[in-house]
Amino acid sequence: MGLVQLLKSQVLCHLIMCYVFVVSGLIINLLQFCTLPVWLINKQLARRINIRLAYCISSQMVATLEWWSETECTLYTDPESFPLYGNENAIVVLNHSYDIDFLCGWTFCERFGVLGSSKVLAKKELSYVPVIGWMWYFLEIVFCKRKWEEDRTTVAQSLQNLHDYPENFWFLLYCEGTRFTRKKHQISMKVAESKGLPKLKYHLLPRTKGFWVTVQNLRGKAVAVYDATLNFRNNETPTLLGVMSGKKYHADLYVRRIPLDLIPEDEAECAAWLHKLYQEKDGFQEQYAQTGRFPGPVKSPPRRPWCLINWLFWVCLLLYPLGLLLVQLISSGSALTIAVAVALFSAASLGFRWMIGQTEISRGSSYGSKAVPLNNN
Ligand SMILES: CC/C=C\C/C=C\C/C=C\C/C=C\C/C=C\C/C=C\CCC(=O)SCCNC(=O)CCNC(=O)[C@H](O)C(C)(C)COP(=O)(O)OP(=O)(O)OC[C@H]1O[C@@H](n2cnc3c(N)ncnc32)[C@H](O)[C@@H]1OP(=O)(O)O
Ligand SMILES: CCCCCCCCCCCCCCCCCC(=O)OC[C@@H](O)COP(=O)(O)O
Repeated sequence: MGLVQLLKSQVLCHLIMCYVFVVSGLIINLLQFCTLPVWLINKQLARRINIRLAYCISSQMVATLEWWSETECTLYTDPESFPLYGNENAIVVLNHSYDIDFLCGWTFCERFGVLGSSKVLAKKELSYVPVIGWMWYFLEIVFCKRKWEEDRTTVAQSLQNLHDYPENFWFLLYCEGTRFTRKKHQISMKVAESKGLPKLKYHLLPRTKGFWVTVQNLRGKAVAVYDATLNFRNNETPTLLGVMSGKKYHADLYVRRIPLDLIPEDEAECAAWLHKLYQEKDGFQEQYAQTGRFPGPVKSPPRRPWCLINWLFWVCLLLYPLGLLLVQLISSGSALTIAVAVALFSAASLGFRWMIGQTEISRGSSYGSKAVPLNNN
Protein backbone atom coordinates (compact mmCIF):
# COMPACT_ATOMS: atom_id res chain seq x y z
CA MET A 1 0.00 0.00 0.00
CA GLY A 2 1.41 3.39 -1.02
CA LEU A 3 1.63 6.35 1.35
CA VAL A 4 -1.29 8.21 -0.27
CA GLN A 5 -3.46 5.10 -0.12
CA LEU A 6 -2.52 4.61 3.53
CA LEU A 7 -3.49 8.22 4.26
CA LYS A 8 -6.85 7.81 2.52
CA SER A 9 -7.70 4.78 4.64
CA GLN A 10 -7.21 6.63 7.95
CA VAL A 11 -10.27 7.22 10.14
CA LEU A 12 -9.07 10.74 10.91
CA CYS A 13 -9.16 11.49 7.20
CA HIS A 14 -12.76 10.21 7.00
CA LEU A 15 -13.76 12.33 9.97
CA ILE A 16 -12.35 15.43 8.30
CA MET A 17 -14.25 14.59 5.08
CA CYS A 18 -17.47 14.15 7.04
CA TYR A 19 -16.86 17.40 8.93
CA VAL A 20 -16.45 19.34 5.66
CA PHE A 21 -19.47 17.65 4.10
CA VAL A 22 -21.79 18.18 7.08
CA VAL A 23 -20.74 21.73 7.98
CA SER A 24 -20.80 22.94 4.36
CA GLY A 25 -24.09 21.07 3.90
CA LEU A 26 -25.68 22.79 6.88
CA ILE A 27 -24.49 26.18 5.62
CA ILE A 28 -26.06 25.39 2.24
CA ASN A 29 -29.28 24.13 3.89
CA LEU A 30 -29.44 27.50 5.66
CA LEU A 31 -28.93 29.35 2.37
CA GLN A 32 -31.67 27.20 0.85
CA PHE A 33 -33.97 28.21 3.69
CA CYS A 34 -33.20 31.84 2.88
CA THR A 35 -34.52 31.32 -0.67
CA LEU A 36 -38.06 30.88 0.65
CA PRO A 37 -38.91 34.60 0.33
CA VAL A 38 -37.47 34.57 -3.22
CA TRP A 39 -39.83 31.66 -3.96
CA LEU A 40 -42.81 33.91 -3.14
CA ILE A 41 -41.64 36.63 -5.52
CA ASN A 42 -40.03 34.63 -8.32
CA LYS A 43 -40.48 30.85 -8.10
CA GLN A 44 -38.35 30.03 -11.13
CA LEU A 45 -35.43 32.09 -9.83
CA ALA A 46 -35.68 30.35 -6.43
CA ARG A 47 -35.63 26.97 -8.20
CA ARG A 48 -32.56 27.91 -10.25
CA ILE A 49 -30.72 29.08 -7.12
CA ASN A 50 -31.63 25.86 -5.31
CA ILE A 51 -30.35 23.74 -8.19
CA ARG A 52 -26.94 25.40 -7.83
CA LEU A 53 -26.92 25.18 -4.04
CA ALA A 54 -27.84 21.48 -4.21
CA TYR A 55 -25.00 20.94 -6.65
CA CYS A 56 -22.58 22.26 -4.02
CA ILE A 57 -23.69 19.42 -1.70
CA SER A 58 -24.17 16.39 -3.95
CA SER A 59 -21.10 17.14 -6.07
CA GLN A 60 -18.92 16.69 -2.96
CA MET A 61 -19.94 13.04 -2.82
CA VAL A 62 -19.42 12.72 -6.57
CA ALA A 63 -15.93 14.24 -6.17
CA THR A 64 -15.16 11.60 -3.54
CA LEU A 65 -16.10 8.87 -6.01
CA GLU A 66 -14.45 10.37 -9.10
CA TRP A 67 -11.35 12.11 -7.74
CA TRP A 68 -10.65 10.57 -4.33
CA SER A 69 -11.35 6.90 -5.04
CA GLU A 70 -10.88 7.38 -8.80
CA THR A 71 -13.65 4.89 -9.46
CA GLU A 72 -14.07 4.22 -13.18
CA CYS A 73 -17.61 4.67 -14.51
CA THR A 74 -18.18 3.19 -17.96
CA LEU A 75 -21.32 3.82 -19.98
CA TYR A 76 -22.69 1.33 -22.49
CA THR A 77 -25.20 3.00 -24.77
CA ASP A 78 -26.01 3.57 -28.41
CA PRO A 79 -24.33 6.58 -30.06
CA GLU A 80 -27.66 7.95 -31.41
CA SER A 81 -29.09 8.41 -27.92
CA PHE A 82 -25.90 9.81 -26.41
CA PRO A 83 -26.31 13.45 -27.60
CA LEU A 84 -29.79 13.58 -26.04
CA TYR A 85 -28.59 12.75 -22.52
CA GLY A 86 -28.71 15.88 -20.39
CA ASN A 87 -30.65 17.78 -23.04
CA GLU A 88 -34.13 16.47 -22.25
CA ASN A 89 -36.25 15.48 -19.25
CA ALA A 90 -36.24 11.74 -18.62
CA ILE A 91 -37.41 9.08 -16.17
CA VAL A 92 -34.56 6.76 -15.18
CA VAL A 93 -35.28 3.17 -14.12
CA LEU A 94 -32.30 1.71 -12.23
CA ASN A 95 -31.65 -1.59 -10.42
CA HIS A 96 -31.26 -1.21 -6.64
CA SER A 97 -28.52 -3.64 -5.66
CA TYR A 98 -25.55 -1.69 -4.29
CA ASP A 99 -24.83 0.61 -1.37
CA ILE A 100 -23.57 3.27 -3.77
CA ASP A 101 -25.82 2.81 -6.81
CA PHE A 102 -27.32 6.25 -6.13
CA LEU A 103 -23.80 7.74 -6.14
CA CYS A 104 -22.99 6.15 -9.51
CA GLY A 105 -26.28 7.61 -10.77
CA TRP A 106 -25.21 11.03 -9.49
CA THR A 107 -21.86 10.68 -11.27
CA PHE A 108 -23.62 10.29 -14.60
CA CYS A 109 -25.90 13.21 -13.74
CA GLU A 110 -22.77 15.29 -13.11
CA ARG A 111 -21.15 14.27 -16.38
CA PHE A 112 -24.30 15.16 -18.35
CA GLY A 113 -24.84 18.45 -16.46
CA VAL A 114 -28.07 17.61 -14.58
CA LEU A 115 -26.71 16.89 -11.10
CA GLY A 116 -28.23 19.91 -9.34
CA SER A 117 -31.70 19.28 -10.72
CA SER A 118 -31.81 15.46 -10.58
CA LYS A 119 -34.78 13.96 -8.76
CA VAL A 120 -35.91 10.67 -7.27
CA LEU A 121 -38.98 8.97 -5.84
CA ALA A 122 -37.54 8.53 -2.36
CA LYS A 123 -38.79 6.92 0.82
CA LYS A 124 -40.07 9.50 3.31
CA GLU A 125 -37.52 8.46 5.97
CA LEU A 126 -34.71 9.99 3.87
CA SER A 127 -36.27 13.46 4.13
CA TYR A 128 -35.20 13.56 7.81
CA VAL A 129 -31.51 12.89 7.10
CA PRO A 130 -29.65 16.18 7.74
CA VAL A 131 -27.97 17.85 4.74
CA ILE A 132 -29.14 15.50 1.94
CA GLY A 133 -32.75 15.05 3.12
CA TRP A 134 -33.15 18.74 3.90
CA MET A 135 -31.57 19.70 0.58
CA TRP A 136 -34.10 17.46 -1.18
CA TYR A 137 -37.00 19.36 0.37
CA PHE A 138 -35.91 22.49 -1.49
CA LEU A 139 -35.28 20.53 -4.70
CA GLU A 140 -38.89 19.32 -4.80
CA ILE A 141 -37.90 15.69 -4.50
CA VAL A 142 -40.93 13.38 -4.47
CA PHE A 143 -41.25 11.42 -1.23
CA CYS A 144 -43.40 8.34 -0.68
CA LYS A 145 -44.41 6.36 2.41
CA ARG A 146 -44.48 3.12 0.38
CA LYS A 147 -48.15 2.88 1.30
CA TRP A 148 -50.07 3.21 -1.92
CA GLU A 149 -53.31 4.39 -0.30
CA GLU A 150 -51.44 7.43 1.04
CA ASP A 151 -48.98 7.87 -1.82
CA ARG A 152 -51.33 7.82 -4.78
CA THR A 153 -52.47 11.44 -4.38
CA THR A 154 -49.34 13.00 -2.82
CA VAL A 155 -46.95 11.49 -5.37
CA ALA A 156 -49.16 12.50 -8.31
CA GLN A 157 -49.43 16.06 -6.97
CA SER A 158 -45.66 16.39 -6.41
CA LEU A 159 -45.05 15.15 -9.97
CA GLN A 160 -47.57 17.62 -11.39
CA ASN A 161 -45.66 20.43 -9.67
CA LEU A 162 -42.64 19.61 -11.84
CA HIS A 163 -44.41 20.53 -15.09
CA ASP A 164 -43.08 24.08 -15.07
CA TYR A 165 -39.62 23.13 -13.74
CA PRO A 166 -37.15 25.50 -15.42
CA GLU A 167 -34.19 23.17 -16.08
CA ASN A 168 -33.71 19.68 -17.50
CA PHE A 169 -33.89 16.90 -14.92
CA TRP A 170 -33.69 13.13 -14.63
CA PHE A 171 -36.27 11.52 -12.39
CA LEU A 172 -34.92 8.33 -10.83
CA LEU A 173 -37.19 5.42 -9.98
CA TYR A 174 -36.03 2.33 -8.17
CA CYS A 175 -39.04 0.23 -9.12
CA GLU A 176 -37.88 -2.62 -6.87
CA GLY A 177 -38.81 -0.28 -4.01
CA THR A 178 -36.05 -1.49 -1.69
CA ARG A 179 -32.49 -2.76 -1.99
CA PHE A 180 -31.76 -6.29 -3.09
CA THR A 181 -31.10 -8.85 -0.37
CA ARG A 182 -31.28 -12.61 -0.70
CA LYS A 183 -34.24 -12.78 1.70
CA LYS A 184 -36.21 -10.02 -0.08
CA HIS A 185 -35.48 -11.72 -3.38
CA GLN A 186 -36.90 -15.04 -2.16
CA ILE A 187 -40.07 -13.35 -0.91
CA SER A 188 -40.58 -11.32 -4.05
CA MET A 189 -40.12 -14.39 -6.24
CA LYS A 190 -42.91 -16.06 -4.25
CA VAL A 191 -45.07 -13.05 -5.13
CA ALA A 192 -44.01 -13.40 -8.78
CA GLU A 193 -44.98 -17.06 -8.72
CA SER A 194 -48.37 -16.33 -7.21
CA LYS A 195 -48.98 -13.77 -9.97
CA GLY A 196 -47.88 -16.14 -12.72
CA LEU A 197 -44.93 -13.91 -13.61
CA PRO A 198 -41.56 -15.29 -14.74
CA LYS A 199 -38.90 -15.37 -12.02
CA LEU A 200 -36.06 -12.88 -11.95
CA LYS A 201 -32.55 -13.88 -10.94
CA TYR A 202 -30.89 -10.51 -10.36
CA HIS A 203 -33.80 -8.21 -9.48
CA LEU A 204 -36.67 -8.02 -7.04
CA LEU A 205 -40.11 -8.04 -8.59
CA PRO A 206 -40.75 -4.41 -9.63
CA ARG A 207 -43.54 -2.45 -7.96
CA THR A 208 -45.52 -1.08 -10.84
CA LYS A 209 -47.75 1.59 -9.31
CA GLY A 210 -45.04 4.21 -8.78
CA PHE A 211 -43.83 3.75 -12.35
CA TRP A 212 -47.32 4.08 -13.78
CA VAL A 213 -48.14 7.19 -11.74
CA THR A 214 -44.79 8.77 -12.69
CA VAL A 215 -45.15 8.10 -16.40
CA GLN A 216 -48.74 9.36 -16.42
CA ASN A 217 -47.97 12.52 -14.48
CA LEU A 218 -44.79 13.42 -16.34
CA ARG A 219 -46.24 12.91 -19.80
CA GLY A 220 -45.74 16.12 -21.76
CA LYS A 221 -42.73 17.00 -19.58
CA ALA A 222 -40.42 13.96 -19.77
CA VAL A 223 -39.85 12.58 -23.25
CA ALA A 224 -38.10 9.29 -22.56
CA VAL A 225 -37.45 6.50 -20.10
CA TYR A 226 -33.79 5.60 -19.62
CA ASP A 227 -33.58 1.96 -18.74
CA ALA A 228 -30.35 1.82 -16.73
CA THR A 229 -28.69 -1.40 -15.52
CA LEU A 230 -25.69 -1.16 -13.20
CA ASN A 231 -23.07 -3.73 -12.28
CA PHE A 232 -19.51 -3.77 -10.96
CA ARG A 233 -16.55 -5.62 -12.39
CA ASN A 234 -14.98 -8.62 -10.65
CA ASN A 235 -17.98 -9.04 -8.32
CA GLU A 236 -16.98 -5.89 -6.42
CA THR A 237 -19.34 -4.95 -3.57
CA PRO A 238 -18.69 -1.22 -3.24
CA THR A 239 -19.50 0.74 -0.09
CA LEU A 240 -19.40 4.43 0.81
CA LEU A 241 -16.73 3.71 3.45
CA GLY A 242 -14.71 1.95 0.73
CA VAL A 243 -15.00 5.01 -1.50
CA MET A 244 -13.94 7.25 1.40
CA SER A 245 -10.97 4.94 2.01
CA GLY A 246 -9.87 5.57 -1.56
CA LYS A 247 -10.80 2.13 -2.91
CA LYS A 248 -11.08 2.18 -6.69
CA TYR A 249 -14.15 0.43 -8.08
CA HIS A 250 -15.22 -0.23 -11.67
CA ALA A 251 -18.85 0.54 -12.43
CA ASP A 252 -20.50 -0.44 -15.71
CA LEU A 253 -23.84 1.11 -16.64
CA TYR A 254 -25.95 0.01 -19.60
CA VAL A 255 -28.53 2.58 -20.72
CA ARG A 256 -31.30 2.19 -23.30
CA ARG A 257 -33.37 5.23 -24.28
CA ILE A 258 -37.06 4.42 -24.75
CA PRO A 259 -39.40 7.18 -26.01
CA LEU A 260 -42.18 7.80 -23.47
CA ASP A 261 -44.82 7.53 -26.21
CA LEU A 262 -44.09 3.82 -26.45
CA ILE A 263 -45.23 3.19 -22.88
CA PRO A 264 -48.89 2.16 -22.53
CA GLU A 265 -51.26 4.58 -20.77
CA ASP A 266 -53.51 1.90 -19.34
CA GLU A 267 -52.38 0.88 -15.82
CA ALA A 268 -52.50 -2.88 -16.35
CA GLU A 269 -50.71 -2.65 -19.71
CA CYS A 270 -48.12 -0.31 -18.22
CA ALA A 271 -47.53 -2.80 -15.37
CA ALA A 272 -47.09 -5.64 -17.88
CA TRP A 273 -44.66 -3.45 -19.86
CA LEU A 274 -42.57 -2.85 -16.72
CA HIS A 275 -42.48 -6.55 -15.82
CA LYS A 276 -41.21 -7.28 -19.34
CA LEU A 277 -38.58 -4.54 -18.96
CA TYR A 278 -37.30 -6.20 -15.77
CA GLN A 279 -37.12 -9.56 -17.52
CA GLU A 280 -34.93 -7.90 -20.17
CA LYS A 281 -32.81 -6.23 -17.47
CA ASP A 282 -32.35 -9.65 -15.89
CA GLY A 283 -31.11 -10.92 -19.27
CA PHE A 284 -28.55 -8.09 -19.45
CA GLN A 285 -27.28 -8.98 -15.98
CA GLU A 286 -27.00 -12.62 -17.01
CA GLN A 287 -24.97 -11.59 -20.05
CA TYR A 288 -22.76 -9.45 -17.77
CA ALA A 289 -22.24 -12.41 -15.43
CA GLN A 290 -21.26 -14.62 -18.36
CA THR A 291 -19.11 -12.22 -20.41
CA GLY A 292 -18.15 -9.36 -18.09
CA ARG A 293 -19.81 -6.78 -20.33
CA PHE A 294 -23.16 -5.35 -21.35
CA PRO A 295 -24.42 -5.27 -24.94
CA GLY A 296 -23.65 -2.34 -27.19
CA PRO A 297 -20.77 0.05 -27.64
CA VAL A 298 -19.01 1.96 -24.86
CA LYS A 299 -19.47 5.73 -24.94
CA SER A 300 -18.28 7.16 -21.63
CA PRO A 301 -18.40 10.87 -20.92
CA PRO A 302 -15.25 12.11 -19.11
CA ARG A 303 -15.32 13.37 -15.51
CA ARG A 304 -15.47 17.18 -15.18
CA PRO A 305 -13.36 19.31 -12.82
CA TRP A 306 -16.26 21.35 -11.29
CA CYS A 307 -17.11 18.96 -8.48
CA LEU A 308 -13.45 18.78 -7.46
CA ILE A 309 -13.13 22.59 -7.51
CA ASN A 310 -16.26 22.94 -5.37
CA TRP A 311 -14.97 20.33 -2.89
CA LEU A 312 -11.53 21.98 -2.60
CA PHE A 313 -13.22 25.33 -2.00
CA TRP A 314 -15.16 23.95 0.99
CA VAL A 315 -12.12 22.08 2.32
CA CYS A 316 -10.03 25.28 2.29
CA LEU A 317 -12.83 27.35 3.79
CA LEU A 318 -13.67 24.98 6.64
CA LEU A 319 -10.34 23.44 7.64
CA TYR A 320 -8.86 26.79 8.66
CA PRO A 321 -11.44 27.53 11.44
CA LEU A 322 -11.23 23.89 12.60
CA GLY A 323 -7.45 24.22 12.93
CA LEU A 324 -7.80 27.48 14.86
CA LEU A 325 -10.32 25.90 17.19
CA LEU A 326 -8.05 22.95 17.91
CA VAL A 327 -5.07 25.21 18.64
CA GLN A 328 -7.19 27.33 21.02
CA LEU A 329 -8.55 24.24 22.69
CA ILE A 330 -5.15 22.74 23.37
CA SER A 331 -3.62 26.03 24.47
CA SER A 332 -6.53 26.70 26.87
CA GLY A 333 -5.28 23.81 29.01
CA SER A 334 -8.69 23.55 30.67
CA ALA A 335 -9.62 19.92 31.44
CA LEU A 336 -13.35 20.74 31.38
CA THR A 337 -13.16 22.42 27.95
CA ILE A 338 -11.18 19.50 26.56
CA ALA A 339 -13.65 17.00 28.06
CA VAL A 340 -16.60 18.86 26.50
CA ALA A 341 -14.75 18.97 23.16
CA VAL A 342 -14.07 15.21 23.31
CA ALA A 343 -17.76 14.54 24.10
CA LEU A 344 -18.88 16.73 21.18
CA PHE A 345 -16.36 15.05 18.89
CA SER A 346 -17.64 11.59 19.88
CA ALA A 347 -21.27 12.63 19.34
CA ALA A 348 -20.39 14.05 15.90
CA SER A 349 -18.56 10.84 14.96
CA LEU A 350 -21.64 8.79 15.88
CA GLY A 351 -23.80 11.16 13.83
CA PHE A 352 -21.50 10.79 10.80
CA ARG A 353 -21.58 7.00 11.17
CA TRP A 354 -25.38 7.05 11.31
CA MET A 355 -25.52 9.08 8.09
CA ILE A 356 -23.15 6.72 6.30
CA GLY A 357 -25.31 3.85 7.64
CA GLN A 358 -28.23 5.19 5.61
CA THR A 359 -26.43 4.02 2.49
CA GLU A 360 -25.75 0.50 3.79
CA ILE A 361 -27.93 -2.39 2.63
CA SER A 362 -27.06 -4.32 5.80
CA ARG A 363 -28.84 -1.58 7.79
CA GLY A 364 -31.78 -1.36 5.38
CA SER A 365 -35.49 -1.42 6.16
CA SER A 366 -37.67 -4.52 6.47
CA TYR A 367 -39.84 -3.32 3.56
CA GLY A 368 -40.27 -6.18 1.09
CA SER A 369 -39.26 -8.87 3.55
CA LYS A 370 -42.79 -10.12 3.80
CA ALA A 371 -45.31 -10.53 1.01
CA VAL A 372 -48.28 -8.18 1.21
CA PRO A 373 -51.47 -10.15 0.45
CA LEU A 374 -52.48 -9.85 -3.18
CA ASN A 375 -55.33 -7.56 -4.05
CA ASN A 376 -57.01 -7.56 -7.38
CA ASN A 377 -58.23 -4.00 -7.71
C1 LIG B 1 -27.23 8.27 -19.22
C2 LIG B 1 -27.23 7.93 -17.79
C3 LIG B 1 -28.53 7.47 -17.32
C4 LIG B 1 -28.86 7.21 -16.06
C5 LIG B 1 -28.06 7.46 -14.86
C6 LIG B 1 -28.66 6.82 -13.67
C7 LIG B 1 -29.28 7.44 -12.64
C8 LIG B 1 -29.28 8.88 -12.37
C9 LIG B 1 -30.60 9.53 -12.21
C10 LIG B 1 -30.98 10.33 -11.22
C11 LIG B 1 -30.30 10.42 -9.90
C12 LIG B 1 -31.14 11.12 -8.89
C13 LIG B 1 -31.06 10.96 -7.59
C14 LIG B 1 -30.31 9.87 -6.92
C15 LIG B 1 -29.95 10.17 -5.51
C16 LIG B 1 -30.32 9.50 -4.49
C17 LIG B 1 -31.34 8.41 -4.49
C18 LIG B 1 -31.35 7.68 -3.22
C19 LIG B 1 -32.33 7.00 -2.65
C20 LIG B 1 -33.79 7.01 -2.83
C21 LIG B 1 -34.36 5.70 -3.22
C22 LIG B 1 -35.47 5.20 -2.40
O1 LIG B 1 -35.86 5.73 -1.40
S1 LIG B 1 -36.19 3.76 -3.02
C23 LIG B 1 -37.65 3.59 -2.09
C24 LIG B 1 -38.78 4.47 -2.52
N1 LIG B 1 -39.19 4.31 -3.86
C25 LIG B 1 -40.02 3.34 -4.29
O2 LIG B 1 -40.48 2.53 -3.53
C26 LIG B 1 -40.36 3.31 -5.74
C27 LIG B 1 -41.01 2.02 -6.19
N2 LIG B 1 -42.25 1.72 -5.45
C28 LIG B 1 -43.50 1.86 -5.96
O3 LIG B 1 -43.60 2.26 -7.09
C29 LIG B 1 -44.66 1.52 -5.09
O4 LIG B 1 -45.70 1.05 -5.89
C30 LIG B 1 -45.19 2.70 -4.25
C31 LIG B 1 -44.07 3.26 -3.38
C32 LIG B 1 -45.72 3.81 -5.11
C33 LIG B 1 -46.32 2.21 -3.33
O5 LIG B 1 -45.80 1.24 -2.40
P1 LIG B 1 -46.67 0.05 -1.79
O6 LIG B 1 -45.82 -0.82 -0.90
O7 LIG B 1 -47.92 0.57 -1.19
O8 LIG B 1 -46.80 -0.71 -3.05
P2 LIG B 1 -47.48 -1.56 -3.97
O9 LIG B 1 -48.88 -1.15 -4.17
O10 LIG B 1 -46.60 -1.53 -5.12
O11 LIG B 1 -47.42 -2.99 -3.19
C34 LIG B 1 -48.40 -3.88 -3.31
C35 LIG B 1 -48.18 -4.65 -4.58
O12 LIG B 1 -46.90 -5.29 -4.53
C36 LIG B 1 -47.09 -6.70 -4.46
N3 LIG B 1 -46.13 -7.20 -3.50
C37 LIG B 1 -46.29 -7.58 -2.27
N4 LIG B 1 -45.17 -7.97 -1.69
C38 LIG B 1 -44.26 -7.81 -2.63
C39 LIG B 1 -42.87 -8.03 -2.67
N5 LIG B 1 -42.22 -8.48 -1.61
N6 LIG B 1 -42.23 -7.76 -3.79
C40 LIG B 1 -42.87 -7.28 -4.88
N7 LIG B 1 -44.21 -7.05 -4.90
C41 LIG B 1 -44.86 -7.32 -3.79
C42 LIG B 1 -48.48 -6.87 -4.04
O13 LIG B 1 -48.93 -8.11 -4.47
C43 LIG B 1 -49.17 -5.71 -4.73
O14 LIG B 1 -49.28 -6.00 -6.10
P3 LIG B 1 -50.42 -5.40 -7.05
O15 LIG B 1 -50.32 -6.17 -8.29
O16 LIG B 1 -51.69 -5.55 -6.32
O17 LIG B 1 -50.05 -3.94 -7.26
C1 LIG C 1 -17.68 14.22 0.64
C2 LIG C 1 -17.45 13.24 1.66
C3 LIG C 1 -18.55 12.34 1.91
C4 LIG C 1 -18.86 12.21 3.33
C5 LIG C 1 -20.06 11.39 3.55
C6 LIG C 1 -20.76 11.70 4.78
C7 LIG C 1 -22.10 11.20 4.98
C8 LIG C 1 -22.92 10.82 3.78
C9 LIG C 1 -24.31 10.75 4.05
C10 LIG C 1 -25.17 10.28 2.92
C11 LIG C 1 -26.53 10.38 3.29
C12 LIG C 1 -27.66 9.76 2.64
C13 LIG C 1 -27.73 9.49 1.24
C14 LIG C 1 -29.04 8.88 0.92
C15 LIG C 1 -29.01 7.88 -0.08
C16 LIG C 1 -29.54 6.58 0.40
C17 LIG C 1 -29.83 5.75 -0.72
C18 LIG C 1 -30.61 4.55 -0.57
O1 LIG C 1 -30.21 3.65 -1.20
O2 LIG C 1 -31.76 4.53 0.19
C19 LIG C 1 -32.39 3.31 0.37
C20 LIG C 1 -33.77 3.24 -0.24
O3 LIG C 1 -33.66 3.38 -1.60
C21 LIG C 1 -34.44 1.95 0.07
O4 LIG C 1 -34.29 1.67 1.39
P1 LIG C 1 -34.34 0.18 2.00
O5 LIG C 1 -35.77 -0.26 2.00
O6 LIG C 1 -33.46 -0.70 1.14
O7 LIG C 1 -33.82 0.34 3.39
